[in-house]
Amino acid sequence: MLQITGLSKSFGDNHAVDGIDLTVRTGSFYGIVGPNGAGKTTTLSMVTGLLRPDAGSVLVHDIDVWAKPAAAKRVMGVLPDRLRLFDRLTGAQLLYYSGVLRGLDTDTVRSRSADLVSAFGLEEAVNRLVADYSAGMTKKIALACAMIHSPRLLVLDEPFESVDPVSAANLVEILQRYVGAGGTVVLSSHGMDMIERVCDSVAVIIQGKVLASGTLDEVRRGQRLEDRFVELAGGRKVAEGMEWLHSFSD
Ligand SMILES: Nc1ncnc2c1ncn2[C@@H]1O[C@H](COP(=O)(O)OP(=O)(O)OP(=O)(O)O)[C@@H](O)[C@H]1O
Repeated sequence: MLQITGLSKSFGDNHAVDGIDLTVRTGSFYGIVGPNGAGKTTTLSMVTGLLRPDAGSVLVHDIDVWAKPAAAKRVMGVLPDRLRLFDRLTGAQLLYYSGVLRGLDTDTVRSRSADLVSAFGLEEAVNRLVADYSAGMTKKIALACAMIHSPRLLVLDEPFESVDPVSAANLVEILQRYVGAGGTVVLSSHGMDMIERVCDSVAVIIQGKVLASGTLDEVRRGQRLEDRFVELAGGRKVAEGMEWLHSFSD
């Protein structure tokens, strides 16, 4: 479903993404993990046609994202990292806009919107302006917008961030049923337990490179994913020298 080859992006001297290769098969629930600044968002932005790569290629369902962006975007539903939504619309209007933009007819948009609003528990919020939503509610309406055109591939950058545990469990269930029906999910997250519970495959990206990828068992090698991640990331930093914080200087 997704084939990333030699993907690279630099910002000045910073090699944010440095020759990444990844293969995500159809029907996979694929997790991308990595420390802050590792290059996850930069990678996913290039995969989804939001950021032009310096080098490399991205094929989504055999369509080259950068040669045929419109065709490739039809196949994908995207939750970007920084949510730039038309937030002077209500949730209902934003869903309507997303559906119609994706070529759905009005009746289909209305019935899918109702399903999504109920699945994400947004009934109380749907007629209010998105600008007034909490962070978690904003994430949920953006997720609903990403799904409305029933794409083959969902690319979700930190979908669980700011989302409460009950809503996160709902989202996991929605995504698991989607994958069960043949959909493919690629998501980034810092929630190792969540990734370990729901993903069948995982890639660990550190300093713009894939240090490990494959099935969950291949990557964690008998350890907890979190321990393997810390090992790959070069261990934890011991917090030294912060004694001033305990001096309560008032
Ligand atoms: N538009 C930009 N201009 C300059 N540098 C950028 C830009 N976008 C990202 N970077 C840099 O690229 C590197 C990778 O950033 P990226 O956002 O991809 O990391 P990330 O793995 O998603 O991190 P996090 O887990 O904190 O979200 C960082 O060093 C970041 O400062």
